Amino acid sequence: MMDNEAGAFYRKLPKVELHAHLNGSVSVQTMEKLISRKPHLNIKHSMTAIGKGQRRTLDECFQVFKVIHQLVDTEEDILTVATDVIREFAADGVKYLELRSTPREEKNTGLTKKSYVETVIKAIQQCKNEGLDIDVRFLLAIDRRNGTEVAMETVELAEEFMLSSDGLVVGLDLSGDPTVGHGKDLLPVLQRAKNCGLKLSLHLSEVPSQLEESDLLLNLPPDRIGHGTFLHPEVGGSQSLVDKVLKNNIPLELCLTSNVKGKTVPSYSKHHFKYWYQLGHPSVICTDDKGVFCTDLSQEYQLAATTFSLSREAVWQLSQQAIDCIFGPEMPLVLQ
Ligand SMILES: CC(C)=CCNc1ncnc2c1ncn2[C@@H]1O[C@H](COP(=O)(O)O)[C@@H](O)[C@H]1O
Ligand SMILES: [Zn+2]
Repeated sequence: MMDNEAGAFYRKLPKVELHAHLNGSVSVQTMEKLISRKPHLNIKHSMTAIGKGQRRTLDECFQVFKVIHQLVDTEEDILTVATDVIREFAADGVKYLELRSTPREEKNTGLTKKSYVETVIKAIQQCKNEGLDIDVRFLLAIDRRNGTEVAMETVELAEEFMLSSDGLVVGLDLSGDPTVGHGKDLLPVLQRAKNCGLKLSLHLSEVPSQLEESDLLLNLPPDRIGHGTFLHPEVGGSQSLVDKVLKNNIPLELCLTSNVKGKTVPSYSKHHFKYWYQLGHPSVICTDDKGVFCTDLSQEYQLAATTFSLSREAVWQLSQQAIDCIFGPEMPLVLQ
Protein backbone atom coordinates (compact mmCIF):
# COMPACT_ATOMS: atom_id res chain seq x y z
CA MET A 1 0.00 0.00 0.00
CA MET A 2 1.06 3.54 -0.59
CA ASP A 3 2.18 5.81 2.17
CA ASN A 4 0.20 9.03 2.33
CA GLU A 5 2.47 11.68 0.87
CA ALA A 6 3.81 9.53 -1.96
CA GLY A 7 0.38 8.04 -2.51
CA ALA A 8 -1.10 11.49 -2.97
CA PHE A 9 1.59 12.42 -5.49
CA TYR A 10 0.82 9.45 -7.75
CA ARG A 11 -2.92 9.86 -7.41
CA LYS A 12 -2.76 13.55 -8.26
CA LEU A 13 -0.35 12.95 -11.12
CA PRO A 14 -2.45 13.45 -14.27
CA LYS A 15 -2.32 10.13 -16.10
CA VAL A 16 -3.17 8.40 -19.36
CA GLU A 17 -4.42 4.79 -19.30
CA LEU A 18 -4.11 2.98 -22.62
CA HIS A 19 -4.46 -0.70 -21.73
CA ALA A 20 -7.54 -1.54 -19.67
CA HIS A 21 -9.81 -4.52 -20.40
CA LEU A 22 -13.31 -3.57 -19.30
CA ASN A 23 -14.25 -6.83 -17.59
CA GLY A 24 -10.84 -7.14 -15.99
CA SER A 25 -11.19 -3.67 -14.48
CA VAL A 26 -14.23 -4.28 -12.26
CA SER A 27 -13.65 -3.12 -8.66
CA VAL A 28 -14.63 -4.99 -5.49
CA GLN A 29 -17.53 -2.57 -4.95
CA THR A 30 -18.96 -3.16 -8.41
CA MET A 31 -18.38 -6.88 -8.12
CA GLU A 32 -20.52 -6.93 -4.96
CA LYS A 33 -23.35 -5.23 -6.86
CA LEU A 34 -23.10 -7.83 -9.64
CA ILE A 35 -22.91 -10.75 -7.21
CA SER A 36 -26.01 -9.54 -5.38
CA ARG A 37 -27.89 -9.31 -8.70
CA LYS A 38 -27.10 -12.99 -9.38
CA PRO A 39 -26.96 -14.82 -6.03
CA HIS A 40 -27.89 -18.12 -7.70
CA LEU A 41 -24.48 -18.24 -9.41
CA ASN A 42 -22.87 -18.63 -6.00
CA ILE A 43 -19.82 -16.63 -6.99
CA LYS A 44 -17.52 -15.39 -4.22
CA HIS A 45 -15.39 -12.34 -4.69
CA SER A 46 -12.27 -14.45 -4.16
CA MET A 47 -13.06 -16.08 -7.51
CA THR A 48 -12.83 -12.82 -9.45
CA ALA A 49 -9.60 -11.28 -8.19
CA ILE A 50 -6.00 -12.18 -7.43
CA GLY A 51 -5.01 -10.58 -4.13
CA LYS A 52 -1.80 -9.12 -2.79
CA GLY A 53 1.11 -11.53 -2.90
CA GLN A 54 -0.88 -14.13 -4.85
CA ARG A 55 0.27 -15.40 -8.21
CA ARG A 56 -1.47 -17.63 -10.72
CA THR A 57 -0.63 -19.32 -13.98
CA LEU A 58 -1.90 -17.65 -17.13
CA ASP A 59 -4.39 -20.44 -17.50
CA GLU A 60 -5.81 -19.83 -14.03
CA CYS A 61 -5.99 -16.10 -14.76
CA PHE A 62 -8.05 -16.74 -17.87
CA GLN A 63 -10.46 -18.88 -15.83
CA VAL A 64 -11.16 -15.76 -13.78
CA PHE A 65 -12.54 -13.98 -16.86
CA LYS A 66 -14.98 -16.83 -17.41
CA VAL A 67 -16.41 -16.24 -13.94
CA ILE A 68 -16.64 -12.49 -14.47
CA HIS A 69 -18.38 -12.94 -17.82
CA GLN A 70 -21.10 -14.96 -16.06
CA LEU A 71 -21.72 -11.96 -13.83
CA VAL A 72 -21.76 -9.45 -16.68
CA ASP A 73 -24.27 -10.73 -19.21
CA THR A 74 -26.96 -8.05 -19.63
CA GLU A 75 -26.98 -4.49 -20.98
CA GLU A 76 -27.69 -3.31 -17.44
CA ASP A 77 -24.59 -5.11 -16.12
CA ILE A 78 -22.40 -3.66 -18.85
CA LEU A 79 -23.70 -0.16 -18.20
CA THR A 80 -23.00 -0.56 -14.47
CA VAL A 81 -19.53 -1.95 -15.06
CA ALA A 82 -18.51 0.61 -17.67
CA THR A 83 -19.77 3.67 -15.78
CA ASP A 84 -18.20 2.47 -12.50
CA VAL A 85 -14.87 1.69 -14.18
CA ILE A 86 -14.73 5.12 -15.86
CA ARG A 87 -15.60 6.90 -12.59
CA GLU A 88 -12.89 4.94 -10.75
CA PHE A 89 -10.22 5.79 -13.31
CA ALA A 90 -11.28 9.44 -13.10
CA ALA A 91 -11.05 9.34 -9.29
CA ASP A 92 -7.54 7.90 -9.64
CA GLY A 93 -6.38 10.94 -11.64
CA VAL A 94 -6.69 9.43 -15.12
CA LYS A 95 -7.48 12.23 -17.59
CA TYR A 96 -7.54 10.15 -20.76
CA LEU A 97 -8.65 6.51 -20.89
CA GLU A 98 -8.84 3.96 -23.67
CA LEU A 99 -11.08 1.09 -22.63
CA ARG A 100 -11.06 -2.14 -24.59
CA SER A 101 -13.65 -4.90 -24.51
CA THR A 102 -14.69 -7.99 -26.46
CA PRO A 103 -18.23 -7.64 -27.84
CA ARG A 104 -20.18 -10.63 -26.58
CA GLU A 105 -23.59 -12.02 -27.35
CA GLU A 106 -25.63 -13.81 -24.69
CA LYS A 107 -28.55 -15.75 -26.08
CA ASN A 108 -30.20 -16.03 -22.64
CA THR A 109 -30.46 -12.32 -22.00
CA GLY A 110 -30.85 -11.04 -25.55
CA LEU A 111 -27.51 -9.25 -25.45
CA THR A 112 -26.07 -8.86 -28.95
CA LYS A 113 -22.59 -7.76 -29.98
CA LYS A 114 -24.08 -4.57 -31.34
CA SER A 115 -26.02 -3.75 -28.17
CA TYR A 116 -22.88 -4.60 -26.18
CA VAL A 117 -20.92 -1.92 -28.05
CA GLU A 118 -23.81 0.54 -27.89
CA THR A 119 -24.02 0.10 -24.13
CA VAL A 120 -20.32 0.83 -23.60
CA ILE A 121 -20.72 3.93 -25.75
CA LYS A 122 -23.77 4.95 -23.72
CA ALA A 123 -21.72 4.62 -20.52
CA ILE A 124 -18.98 6.83 -21.97
CA GLN A 125 -21.55 9.45 -22.94
CA GLN A 126 -23.25 9.30 -19.53
CA CYS A 127 -19.95 9.90 -17.78
CA LYS A 128 -19.26 12.83 -20.05
CA ASN A 129 -22.67 14.30 -19.21
CA GLU A 130 -21.91 13.89 -15.51
CA GLY A 131 -19.04 16.28 -16.11
CA LEU A 132 -16.30 13.83 -15.11
CA ASP A 133 -12.83 15.19 -15.88
CA ILE A 134 -11.82 12.29 -18.13
CA ASP A 135 -11.78 11.76 -21.88
CA VAL A 136 -12.67 8.17 -22.85
CA ARG A 137 -12.22 6.23 -26.09
CA PHE A 138 -13.12 2.64 -26.94
CA LEU A 139 -11.25 -0.20 -28.69
CA LEU A 140 -13.17 -3.29 -29.75
CA ALA A 141 -11.29 -6.42 -28.78
CA ILE A 142 -10.73 -9.52 -30.88
CA ASP A 143 -10.42 -12.62 -28.73
CA ARG A 144 -7.83 -14.74 -30.56
CA ARG A 145 -9.50 -17.94 -29.32
CA ASN A 146 -12.56 -17.27 -31.46
CA GLY A 147 -10.89 -17.53 -34.87
CA THR A 148 -10.89 -15.58 -38.11
CA GLU A 149 -14.57 -15.38 -38.83
CA VAL A 150 -15.49 -13.83 -35.49
CA ALA A 151 -12.49 -11.52 -35.80
CA MET A 152 -13.82 -10.29 -39.14
CA GLU A 153 -17.23 -9.63 -37.60
CA THR A 154 -15.55 -7.57 -34.90
CA VAL A 155 -13.66 -5.54 -37.49
CA GLU A 156 -16.90 -4.86 -39.35
CA LEU A 157 -18.57 -3.78 -36.12
CA ALA A 158 -15.64 -1.52 -35.30
CA GLU A 159 -15.75 0.05 -38.78
CA GLU A 160 -19.45 0.73 -38.39
CA PHE A 161 -19.05 2.31 -34.96
CA MET A 162 -15.94 4.25 -35.93
CA LEU A 163 -18.20 6.13 -38.32
CA SER A 164 -21.25 6.45 -36.07
CA SER A 165 -19.93 6.95 -32.54
CA ASP A 166 -18.74 10.54 -32.78
CA GLY A 167 -15.15 9.41 -32.71
CA LEU A 168 -15.47 7.29 -29.56
CA VAL A 169 -14.53 3.99 -31.24
CA VAL A 170 -10.97 4.45 -32.42
CA GLY A 171 -9.49 1.02 -32.92
CA LEU A 172 -9.03 -2.63 -32.23
CA ASP A 173 -7.28 -4.76 -29.66
CA LEU A 174 -6.04 -8.30 -30.19
CA SER A 175 -6.11 -10.23 -26.92
CA GLY A 176 -7.23 -13.48 -25.32
CA ASP A 177 -5.24 -16.53 -24.27
CA PRO A 178 -1.90 -16.13 -26.07
CA THR A 179 -1.32 -19.87 -26.13
CA VAL A 180 -4.36 -20.43 -28.35
CA GLY A 181 -4.53 -19.77 -32.10
CA HIS A 182 -1.96 -18.20 -34.40
CA GLY A 183 -1.73 -14.55 -35.37
CA LYS A 184 -0.93 -15.41 -38.97
CA ASP A 185 -4.57 -16.42 -39.51
CA LEU A 186 -5.63 -12.98 -38.38
CA LEU A 187 -3.24 -10.98 -40.57
CA PRO A 188 -5.71 -10.26 -43.42
CA VAL A 189 -8.40 -9.21 -40.95
CA LEU A 190 -6.03 -6.88 -39.11
CA GLN A 191 -4.72 -5.49 -42.38
CA ARG A 192 -8.25 -4.65 -43.43
CA ALA A 193 -8.91 -2.89 -40.12
CA LYS A 194 -5.79 -0.83 -40.56
CA ASN A 195 -6.68 0.10 -44.12
CA CYS A 196 -9.99 1.52 -43.05
CA GLY A 197 -8.40 3.75 -40.43
CA LEU A 198 -8.82 1.73 -37.25
CA LYS A 199 -5.83 1.88 -34.91
CA LEU A 200 -4.33 -1.42 -33.79
CA SER A 201 -3.09 -2.38 -30.35
CA LEU A 202 -1.91 -5.99 -30.35
CA HIS A 203 -0.95 -8.22 -27.42
CA LEU A 204 2.43 -9.41 -28.66
CA SER A 205 4.91 -11.91 -27.20
CA GLU A 206 3.03 -12.07 -23.90
CA VAL A 207 4.41 -15.60 -23.55
CA PRO A 208 7.65 -17.11 -24.91
CA SER A 209 7.62 -18.99 -28.22
CA GLN A 210 5.55 -16.48 -30.12
CA LEU A 211 8.57 -15.23 -32.06
CA GLU A 212 7.30 -16.12 -35.50
CA GLU A 213 3.87 -14.69 -34.79
CA SER A 214 5.33 -11.46 -33.40
CA ASP A 215 7.57 -11.11 -36.42
CA LEU A 216 4.60 -11.43 -38.79
CA LEU A 217 2.34 -9.09 -36.84
CA LEU A 218 5.09 -6.48 -36.51
CA ASN A 219 5.12 -6.19 -40.31
CA LEU A 220 1.64 -4.64 -40.25
CA PRO A 221 2.91 -2.66 -38.21
CA PRO A 222 0.59 -2.27 -35.22
CA ASP A 223 0.15 1.19 -33.70
CA ARG A 224 0.90 -0.06 -30.18
CA ILE A 225 2.07 -3.28 -28.53
CA GLY A 226 0.52 -4.79 -25.41
CA HIS A 227 3.16 -6.35 -23.10
CA GLY A 228 5.88 -7.40 -25.59
CA THR A 229 7.36 -9.34 -22.69
CA PHE A 230 9.48 -11.75 -24.73
CA LEU A 231 10.58 -9.58 -27.66
CA HIS A 232 14.15 -8.82 -26.64
CA PRO A 233 17.06 -11.26 -26.93
CA GLU A 234 17.76 -11.53 -23.17
CA VAL A 235 14.47 -13.40 -22.70
CA GLY A 236 14.57 -15.49 -25.84
CA GLY A 237 13.37 -12.88 -28.33
CA SER A 238 15.64 -11.43 -30.99
CA GLN A 239 17.41 -8.27 -32.01
CA SER A 240 15.52 -8.22 -35.28
CA LEU A 241 12.19 -8.07 -33.41
CA VAL A 242 13.54 -5.25 -31.26
CA ASP A 243 14.77 -3.45 -34.38
CA LYS A 244 11.32 -3.64 -35.98
CA VAL A 245 9.75 -2.12 -32.88
CA LEU A 246 12.38 0.62 -32.74
CA LYS A 247 12.32 1.38 -36.46
CA ASN A 248 8.56 1.83 -36.48
CA ASN A 249 8.67 3.57 -33.09
CA ILE A 250 5.78 1.41 -31.81
CA PRO A 251 4.91 2.30 -28.20
CA LEU A 252 4.69 -0.48 -25.62
CA GLU A 253 1.91 -0.77 -23.05
CA LEU A 254 3.53 -2.19 -19.92
CA CYS A 255 1.61 -3.70 -17.03
CA LEU A 256 3.86 -4.59 -14.10
CA THR A 257 1.47 -6.18 -11.61
CA SER A 258 -0.35 -8.14 -14.31
CA ASN A 259 2.88 -9.70 -15.55
CA VAL A 260 4.17 -10.56 -12.07
CA LYS A 261 0.84 -11.97 -10.85
CA GLY A 262 0.40 -13.86 -14.13
CA LYS A 263 3.95 -15.23 -13.71
CA THR A 264 5.25 -14.21 -17.12
CA VAL A 265 7.81 -12.00 -15.37
CA PRO A 266 9.66 -13.42 -12.33
CA SER A 267 9.79 -10.21 -10.24
CA TYR A 268 9.17 -6.48 -10.51
CA SER A 269 12.86 -5.69 -10.86
CA LYS A 270 13.15 -8.09 -13.81
CA HIS A 271 10.26 -6.45 -15.64
CA HIS A 272 11.05 -5.50 -19.25
CA PHE A 273 10.05 -1.89 -18.51
CA LYS A 274 13.73 -1.45 -17.65
CA TYR A 275 14.97 -2.67 -21.03
CA TRP A 276 12.70 -0.44 -23.13
CA TYR A 277 12.85 2.59 -20.85
CA GLN A 278 16.64 2.55 -20.92
CA LEU A 279 16.51 2.58 -24.71
CA GLY A 280 14.40 5.73 -24.49
CA HIS A 281 11.61 3.88 -26.30
CA PRO A 282 7.99 5.03 -25.70
CA SER A 283 6.88 2.92 -22.73
CA VAL A 284 3.46 3.53 -21.23
CA ILE A 285 2.57 2.26 -17.76
CA CYS A 286 -0.87 0.64 -17.75
CA THR A 287 -3.03 -1.55 -15.49
CA ASP A 288 -4.32 -4.30 -17.87
CA ASP A 289 -6.98 -5.58 -15.43
CA LYS A 290 -7.13 -3.36 -12.35
CA GLY A 291 -9.98 -5.42 -10.83
CA VAL A 292 -8.50 -8.87 -11.34
CA PHE A 293 -5.02 -7.78 -10.26
CA CYS A 294 -6.23 -5.52 -7.41
CA THR A 295 -4.33 -2.42 -8.50
CA ASP A 296 -4.86 1.01 -10.01
CA LEU A 297 -2.82 3.23 -12.28
CA SER A 298 -1.33 5.36 -9.50
CA GLN A 299 -0.07 2.20 -7.78
CA GLU A 300 1.48 1.03 -11.04
CA TYR A 301 3.32 4.34 -11.47
CA GLN A 302 4.50 4.15 -7.89
CA LEU A 303 5.68 0.58 -8.38
CA ALA A 304 7.62 1.54 -11.50
CA ALA A 305 9.17 4.49 -9.68
CA THR A 306 10.25 2.56 -6.59
CA THR A 307 11.44 -0.50 -8.51
CA PHE A 308 13.49 1.44 -11.05
CA SER A 309 14.44 4.46 -8.90
CA LEU A 310 12.69 7.05 -11.02
CA SER A 311 12.70 10.63 -9.77
CA ARG A 312 9.42 12.51 -9.56
CA GLU A 313 10.53 14.53 -12.57
CA ALA A 314 11.06 11.29 -14.52
CA VAL A 315 7.66 9.97 -13.43
CA TRP A 316 6.06 13.22 -14.56
CA GLN A 317 7.75 12.89 -17.96
CA LEU A 318 6.71 9.27 -18.25
CA SER A 319 3.05 10.19 -17.80
CA GLN A 320 3.35 13.16 -20.17
CA GLN A 321 4.95 11.05 -22.90
CA ALA A 322 1.99 8.71 -22.88
CA ILE A 323 -0.04 11.50 -24.51
CA ASP A 324 1.92 10.99 -27.74
CA CYS A 325 0.72 7.37 -27.83
CA ILE A 326 -3.04 7.88 -27.63
CA PHE A 327 -5.37 6.81 -30.45
CA GLY A 328 -7.82 9.65 -29.89
CA PRO A 329 -7.60 12.81 -31.98
CA GLU A 330 -4.69 15.16 -31.57
CA MET A 331 -5.44 17.21 -28.54
CA PRO A 332 -3.89 20.15 -26.84
CA LEU A 333 -3.79 17.95 -23.79
CA VAL A 334 -1.00 19.13 -21.62
CA LEU A 335 -1.82 17.25 -18.48
CA GLN A 336 -2.11 19.51 -15.49
C1 LIG B 1 -4.38 -13.96 -17.75
C2 LIG B 1 -3.63 -12.71 -17.57
C3 LIG B 1 -2.31 -12.76 -16.92
C4 LIG B 1 -4.21 -11.60 -18.01
C5 LIG B 1 -3.49 -10.44 -18.49
N1 LIG B 1 -3.25 -10.55 -19.85
C6 LIG B 1 -4.19 -10.66 -20.82
N2 LIG B 1 -3.75 -11.22 -21.95
C7 LIG B 1 -4.60 -11.41 -22.99
N3 LIG B 1 -5.90 -11.07 -22.95
C8 LIG B 1 -6.37 -10.51 -21.82
C9 LIG B 1 -5.54 -10.27 -20.70
N4 LIG B 1 -6.30 -9.69 -19.76
C10 LIG B 1 -7.56 -9.59 -20.27
N5 LIG B 1 -7.61 -10.10 -21.50
C11 LIG B 1 -8.77 -10.22 -22.41
O1 LIG B 1 -9.80 -9.39 -21.91
C12 LIG B 1 -10.98 -10.15 -21.65
C13 LIG B 1 -11.73 -9.57 -20.48
O2 LIG B 1 -12.23 -8.28 -20.78
P1 LIG B 1 -13.45 -8.01 -21.80
O3 LIG B 1 -14.47 -9.08 -21.61
O4 LIG B 1 -12.88 -8.03 -23.18
O5 LIG B 1 -13.96 -6.66 -21.39
C14 LIG B 1 -10.46 -11.56 -21.43
O6 LIG B 1 -11.46 -12.52 -21.67
C15 LIG B 1 -9.31 -11.64 -22.42
O7 LIG B 1 -9.78 -11.93 -23.71
ZN1 LIG C 1 -4.12 -7.01 -21.82
